[in-house]
Amino acid sequence: MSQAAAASADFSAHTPVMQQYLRLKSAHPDDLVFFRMGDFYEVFYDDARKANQLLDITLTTRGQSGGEPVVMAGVPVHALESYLAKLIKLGVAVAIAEQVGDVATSKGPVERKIVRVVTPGTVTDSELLADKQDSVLLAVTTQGKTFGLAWLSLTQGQIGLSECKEAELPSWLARLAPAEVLVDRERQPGAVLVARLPVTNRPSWQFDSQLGARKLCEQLGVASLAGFNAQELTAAQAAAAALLSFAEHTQGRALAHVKSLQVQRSSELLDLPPASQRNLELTQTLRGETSPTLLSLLDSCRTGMGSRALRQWLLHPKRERAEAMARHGAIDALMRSGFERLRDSLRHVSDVERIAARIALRQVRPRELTGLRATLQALPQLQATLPAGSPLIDQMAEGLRASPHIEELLRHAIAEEPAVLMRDGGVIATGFDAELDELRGIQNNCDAFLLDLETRERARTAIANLRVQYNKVHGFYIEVTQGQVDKVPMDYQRRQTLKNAERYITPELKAFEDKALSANERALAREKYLYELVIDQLNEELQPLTRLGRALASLDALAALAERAATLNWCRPEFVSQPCIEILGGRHPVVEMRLRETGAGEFMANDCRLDARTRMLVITGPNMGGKSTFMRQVALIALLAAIGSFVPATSCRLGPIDAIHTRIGAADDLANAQSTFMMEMTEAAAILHSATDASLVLMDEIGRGTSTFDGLALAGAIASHLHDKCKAFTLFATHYFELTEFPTKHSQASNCHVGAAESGDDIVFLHEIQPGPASRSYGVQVARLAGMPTSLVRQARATLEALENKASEGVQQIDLFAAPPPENPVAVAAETHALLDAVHDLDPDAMTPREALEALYRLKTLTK
Ligand SMILES: Nc1ncnc2c1ncn2[C@@H]1O[C@H](COP(=O)(O)OP(=O)(O)OP(=O)(O)O)[C@@H](O)[C@H]1O
Repeated sequence: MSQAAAASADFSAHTPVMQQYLRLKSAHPDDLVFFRMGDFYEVFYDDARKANQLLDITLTTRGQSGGEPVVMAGVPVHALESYLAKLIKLGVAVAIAEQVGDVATSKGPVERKIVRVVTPGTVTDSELLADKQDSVLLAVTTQGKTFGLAWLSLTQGQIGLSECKEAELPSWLARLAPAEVLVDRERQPGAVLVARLPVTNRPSWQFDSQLGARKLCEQLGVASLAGFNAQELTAAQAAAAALLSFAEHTQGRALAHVKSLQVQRSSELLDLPPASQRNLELTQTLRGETSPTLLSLLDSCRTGMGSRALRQWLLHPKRERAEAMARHGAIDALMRSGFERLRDSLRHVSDVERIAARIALRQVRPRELTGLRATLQALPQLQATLPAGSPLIDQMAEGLRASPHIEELLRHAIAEEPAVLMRDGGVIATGFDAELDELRGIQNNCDAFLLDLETRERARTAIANLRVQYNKVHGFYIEVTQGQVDKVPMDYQRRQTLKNAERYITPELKAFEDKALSANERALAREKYLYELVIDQLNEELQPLTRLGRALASLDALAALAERAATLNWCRPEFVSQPCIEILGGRHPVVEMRLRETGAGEFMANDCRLDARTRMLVITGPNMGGKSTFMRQVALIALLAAIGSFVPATSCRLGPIDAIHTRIGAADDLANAQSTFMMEMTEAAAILHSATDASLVLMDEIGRGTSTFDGLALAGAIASHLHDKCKAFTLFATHYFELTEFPTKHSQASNCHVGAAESGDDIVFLHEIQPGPASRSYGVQVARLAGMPTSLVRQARATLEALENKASEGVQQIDLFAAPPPENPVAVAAETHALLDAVHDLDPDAMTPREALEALYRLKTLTK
């Protein structure tokens, strides 16, 4: 708290200031209210206690209210952004009450108003936003079984609407990755809670379809939503009502820049469930880091706008392939004509998309406008770098033709190097406004006047070292050293005494001071007024500015994809209408890059051929052999093609794909009380319910979360279902050798394995996908590679041999895929049964090496 403000203010609840505070607070009970008092923002009562905990700022008490001291805490105005950043991260909303009245002329407390509410989903300050990621605000509601979604990125200015079934909601949440979700206080969708997203409760009445339809029409300036194909989406309209009210409420104004609407239907998007996004490590690694991921590899964009566009493309791949093909054409054109000049030009481009939004919200800063001006001036040069031959790039070139008025206005109105903040002045250019120039002239003439006065006064007083000067605290003065003070004339009035000098003012100097200081104040007021006028005029040009931002973002993203394709040697994929996934020389882009960076060897390229005749590959081979990598690379290649990128392969033909489903690995979701096995089965069940004959399904070691027999039986049944019922393109990696029999009974399945070679006791991974089943699993060799004690490995090998001999003598072949199974399906010789039971009871993950060794001895005795 500013000590002066605290001392002067009387903080009982009855004082006008506190009444003003309590009135503002009552309108924002859920937000932390930052109440501007001079150079500080103060927080009171419970807000202060909360701020004390969250921000680690000191609590103080002042005055009394109801017999209790008023608890308060404060943050300095200049440090606001850093405190806001912390609070936003913690998901806390902050209402900012500014002094809007004139301090000098106010009777009683200066007028204060909540000028904006900063929440995680509605931040627009460039300092608080991630450069490369949009901050999305999402509203979700239900109507019967339909979920309505409406979302908005305030800094992008486009509303999205969609409706989906409950089962599809998690995919939407993962795809949109909202910074904040608005939900109906009375009906919170479970999926939002499970996704652990920051939730803001809103009253039920705000989720009203009619209100939503009306608000959307008003916002977009249209009479009906028919033109957007959104008139039937009543659940989404209800969500939009809450979304728009909240966004306006936080900004304290209408959202002038939000002028476009996009309806997205689940059926139009390639389905990428949260598990696929996670397993394929698209934007986050399995450990939750942002690199190395597919996005971190792809994103060589030169601007934040480009990075955001690329992320959006990656998470919203479309089934309809026209857009992706247009992007392939654009990348091709860029690669042929050279993209480096374009990328160099993009380096100097400002974040036009966000600047346009901040103009609309009237938050734009002077330096952002000079950034915009420089961008506009660089556009002709940038345009000259665009290649011919791509309709998509031609379309973007259109978008670059922003209105010439904007550049002209900014060139005339804004100074070459304006101050950072408007309040410091020096923002409006000389020559833009005659009145301002005149006021500034008075200030500038100051120096000449002071010199002239100094010369005259020296002559008049005969004090040779007399000086006329100015400082911010004391204003203008004439300084005379102590030895000369007896020569000072009568009209000199003492202003200040220093150790070695006296400072004086004369009537002439005082008159000049009044004129100069008032000119200064008036100039600043005039500048503020002119700045607002400039913003008004820029607001007239929002549409071309927004279009320009989009065009630059897309160009940057395309140029980055072209650069990646050229640098990493990727090929242009071909889309065909018949069902197939035909990849020759495919690579996993991220693993390949890691191998290159760590010098761990060359990546082995592999082919994948799936079509109407072969829809499933049963993949076997040793651990560490490269099964998961192969499966993931097929999915990544399909996805990259769908977003319009080239792909890491030598050639690639793809039929239509409607979804990428993955069941890979098993991470416990303890927070949601799901065991590893339960997760595995839940995810598999979701896939079996939704996969179609145009889906790509990756199943990695399904069934390993339970006992061998259970797991094997389930894996067999799941493979049958995928093959017979879903008919999906399936890559099925397994350690169950029994499943290599699957293709003999299922005509559209075929075996393949990752190659490995034995060299003495060791194993060499070839990472090559070869036809046919693996001959063995090499588990013991892999354990040896992992550094297991030699005696243990020897023991295990002996046990393995014994087990293999016994098994081949005693166990009847089980038909895993026969249906329905007999009542008592497994008839096993008693001795083998005992052995298998003992193996079954082992839990290798929970064993210490010593326990593993003891278990091996026990198993050995069973075979005697
Ligand atoms: N095609 C390849 N070329 C070169 N190295 C590869 C290739 N595929 C995989 N690798 C390397 O082998 C490692 C293990 O691969 P991966 O995890 O795919 O094996 P896996 O067969 O799925 O193993 P597990 O059955 O234990 O899950 C990778 O981290 C990578 O370093």
